[in-house]
Order: sequence, then structure tokens, then C-alpha cells
Amino acid sequence: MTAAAKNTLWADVVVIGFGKGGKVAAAALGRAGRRVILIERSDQMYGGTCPNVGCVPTKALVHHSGRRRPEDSPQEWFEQAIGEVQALTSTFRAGNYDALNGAATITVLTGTAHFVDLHTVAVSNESGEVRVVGETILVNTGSEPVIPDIPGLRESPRTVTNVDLIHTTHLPGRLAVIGGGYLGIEFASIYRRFGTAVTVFEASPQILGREDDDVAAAAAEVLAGDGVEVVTGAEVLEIRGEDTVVYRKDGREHSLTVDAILAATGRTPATAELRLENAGVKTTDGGAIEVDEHLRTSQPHIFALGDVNGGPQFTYISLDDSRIVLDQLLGSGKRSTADRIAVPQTLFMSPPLATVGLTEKAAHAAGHEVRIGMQRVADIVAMPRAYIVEETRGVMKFVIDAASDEILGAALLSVDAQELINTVALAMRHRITATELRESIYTHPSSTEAFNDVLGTIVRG
Ligand SMILES: Cc1cc2nc3c(=O)[nH]c(=O)nc-3n(C[C@H](O)[C@H](O)[C@H](O)COP(=O)(O)OP(=O)(O)OC[C@H]3O[C@@H](n4cnc5c(N)ncnc54)[C@H](O)[C@@H]3O)c2cc1C
Ligand SMILES: NC(=O)c1ccc[n+]([C@@H]2O[C@H](COP(=O)([O-])OP(=O)(O)OC[C@H]3O[C@@H](n4cnc5c(N)ncnc54)[C@H](O)[C@@H]3O)[C@@H](O)[C@H]2O)c1
Repeated sequence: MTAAAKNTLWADVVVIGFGKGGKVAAAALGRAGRRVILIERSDQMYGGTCPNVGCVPTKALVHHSGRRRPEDSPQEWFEQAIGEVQALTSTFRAGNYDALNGAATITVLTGTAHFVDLHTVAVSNESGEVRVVGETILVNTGSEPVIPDIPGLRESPRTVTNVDLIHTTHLPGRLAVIGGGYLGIEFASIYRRFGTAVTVFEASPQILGREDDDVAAAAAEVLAGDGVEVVTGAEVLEIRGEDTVVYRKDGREHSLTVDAILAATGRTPATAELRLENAGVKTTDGGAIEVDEHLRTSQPHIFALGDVNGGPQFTYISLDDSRIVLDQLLGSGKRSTADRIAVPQTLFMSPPLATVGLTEKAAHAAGHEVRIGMQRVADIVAMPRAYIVEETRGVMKFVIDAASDEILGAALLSVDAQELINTVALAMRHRITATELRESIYTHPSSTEAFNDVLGTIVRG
């Protein structure tokens, strides 16, 4: 046996990256009797971004920051919250590792993977390198933050990513957030509620530019009410002397000195280390792995799941990717990305903003005649829950096709919106009309009851 062969492992399926899609596919394939090797580069990332440094810790911080009373010391409260969040993420991490590595058919290798050829992957860590040969290979390496090329930003010791922020127990006194998208707004909202002075610099003329103006304005009002300063139409020119953000707004130059600068201008697919060219796997101009509607890459035995394939960057999309790949490997092969209808999303500011389907402007652009059902949460008589939990800020908006009564879209800035939106999405997928959703029986006191009112409050059309 050659030295190379001694260091070579064989598997039916090799999974690169312990993200949501990869782990769910690995578990199902293992249960189906396939020999699976799953490779993860960091022992701090079993389970991937979401439970370790993404959704779970940030939403736990939303929870902890919201419980702080004005008399609680910001620094002490933050330190305790970070401790609790780290305990939570380490429990989830261990659970993820044990669930997979404990299965007889699955092995987890910790090391960084790259392609050697069509079927061979090299895995290296501080102990050396092993090679893994797989009949089928699933790439699930996720995405990484982009630090924009602003002079001084990459060099400044004050520049942090989402990962740095949730690993430090020191609460910054003043935080600059560059980018007013999902990540930027969530962190701005969380840190403001912990007591930090937060300024968001957004290049576009408004935050949440995809949303209708009235919804974006309602979200901006909530943030302003919490004391988050949002500078839209901002061009960040440089970071001067490590701690000063120099920016242009309305043709004039301004500066702001801060303790930390969060780069939140988007995330790019994690393909740089994979040496995809060795396997002839094509990428798009944006650096994502090119896939078809069944998530096969340019090499039919190699699939790409989750953020790395350039699709919407959400955990539940990575999960749905695993359903498509499993259907290819174990099922009828019919399921595809084209099956996705009414995919909702939630931005976890406080209260959360959850959306699905078309905005009013997109519905007009698509040629629909629409009716708009809309109310401020404080005015929804059928929803006392908002008053019970003392969160009456926000607005609910439904976009309804005037001819068919179908729900085309919704934007819910409201307590419990992250739950409500799933009911709306289900209704849209099953063509339950606006009238049927309005006339349904809901528990009391709940937030869903709001639908009884809002869908009957037609403000336009
Ligand atoms: C701060 C933040 C908050 C978020 N909040 C939400 C939310 O509330 N809801 C939501 O749905 N989505 C949220 N997201 C997005 C969500 O986290 C991602 O879309 C999702 O985790 C992507 O999963 P994935 O399966 O593509 O891969 P990931 O979970 O990113 O996993 C990829 C894994 O591959 C490993 N890896 C990378 N390269 C290699 C290599 N060469 N060799 C071996 N291993 C490698 C990485 O270490 C990582 O563990 C959030 C993201 C962030 C950053
Ligand atoms: N709750 C959730 O589901 C959740 C939470 C966080 C992140 N995520 C996922 O992670 C992805 C990445 O999040 P993100 O917020 O980093 O990206 P994003 O694409 O959502 O937003 C980036 C924002 O930065 C702005 N921007 C870009 N360059 C800029 C510059 N030089 N100066 C000022 N503004 C600039 C853009 O106009 C945009 O508004 C999201 O798209 C989302 O899919 C999801």
C-alpha cells in the first residue's frame, strides 16, 4: 500500500462544510445506509454559521437586550448576556457534533477541505493531511463577511465582524455600522438596546430599499424611537486614525469617532479555499458555485447547498436545498428550486419586520390591480396582545389582488411577526383568499387575530 493510500478514506458521500443543508443531508444519507464523511474546518463551527455565530446567538441577544431595564448597568448586563449566549451556542454545537458523529455510518473530520480532483478532497489540520475520495460530493461551505475596500477600514483595529462582536464581553460605547441591511439593522437594534450609541451608515437613499416607502418609514421610525441614528445616502470615505469614520452626506463631509466599526455590507460565498478548478466546478461572476434547479454543479456528481450556491442567504433555504439534493440522491428527483413559492423572511429588529411575496410597488410593476389592507398596530382593536406585551409599535400591510382576492404579499412590522408571516405564506401557497384569512377563527388574545381587522381595513384600491 502506498503512503498516499494509507492516508486515504473512502465514502459514498463527502460533505464539505457543517452547515444546515449539509448536516441534514448527511444525517438522512447516513440513515439510508450510505457511508458519509462530513468535513468541518473549525471545531467551533459544528452546526455551521446559524447556531454558532449567526441566527441563534443574534436572536438570543435580541432577547437579552430587550430584557434590560434602564437601571441595569449596560456593561454588566451585556457581559452576562454574552456568557449565556455562549453557553447556549456550545450546547447546540456539541449536540450537532454528537448527532452526526455518533451515527455508525457518519464520520466527522475537522480540517479545511479543498478539491484535488473530480472525486478527491484533501483535508488538512495541524496534524497533517488526509485525502477523502467520494462518489458524490456536497459542498456546503456557506458565506463570509465582505469588508469593503474603504481606505483605513481593513487596517483599523476597531473594525469588527458579527463574529468578533458576539465573542467580546466588552460593550462598545459608540458603534458605527456600515450597511443598513439585515445584519446591520439587527446589530444596530440589539446594541442600542444594550445601551450603546449606534450610528448606521447606509449608502442607499433609504434603509430597507426593497420595501414600500410606508413600511420602510415605519421601520425607520421604530429605530429612531429606540435612539438608533441612521444616516442614509452616506458615502463612507475613509477611517481616519483608526477610530474616526469620515463620510459624505448631501455633498458635505462629516466625521464620527467610535469604539467599534461593524462591516455589514453583505456576505460572499465561501469558495476561495476550495480550489474548485481542480474538479472543474464552475463559479458565477459573483463567486458562487453555479448550480441548476436541482443544485447540481457543472460536475453532475457534485452538488452545492446553502449560501455557497448564491441563493437567498437564509438557514431555511439551506435546509430546503437539502430536500432537493436528497430527492436527487434518494427520491424521485422531481423537487427543484422552482417549487419555492411565497418564501418569507424576518428582520429581527424589535418589533420584527417580516415580509413575504410582493410589495405594493412590485405588484403594480407586475401589472396587478391591488387593494391595500393596512393598519398601525396600535390601532388594531382586534389585537389586544400588542397592548398586553406593551409593544404597540409598527404596522401591518397586505397587498391583495383586486380581481382574484388572492394575497400577493404582506409586510408585518409587529410583535410576533416572525410567527405570523408563516401563516400568511401558507395561505398564499394554498391560495387561501384574503377574505378567507380575514374571516377565520383565531385564538384570543393572539397576534393572528389582527388579520380579522387588517384585511378588512382597505386603505387603497
Ligand atoms: C449574524 C447573522 C445572523 C443571521 N440570522 C439569520 C436568521 O435569523 N435567520 C436565517 O434564516 N438566517 C440568518 N442568517 C443567515 C444564515 O446564518 C445563513 O444563511 C446560513 O447559516 C447558511 O448556511 P449554510 O448551510 O449555507 O452554511 P453555514 O452554516 O455557513 O456553514 C458552512 C460551514 O462550512 C465551513 N467551511 C467553510 N469552508 C470550509 C472548507 N474549505 N473546509 C471545511 N469546512 C469549511 C464553515 O466553517 C461553516 O461551518 C444570519 C447570518 C448572520 C451572519
Ligand atoms: N434575520 C435574518 O434572516 C438575517 C439576519 C442577518 C443576516 N441575514 C442574511 O445575511 C445576509 C447578509 O447580510 P448583510 O446585512 O451583510 O447584507 P445585505 O445585502 O442584506 O445588506 C447590505 C447593506 O449594505 C449596504 N451597503 C453596501 N455597501 C455599502 C457601503 N460601502 N456603505 C454603506 N452601505 C453599504 C447595502 O446598500 C445594503 O443595504 C442577508 O442578506 C441575509 O440574507 C439574515
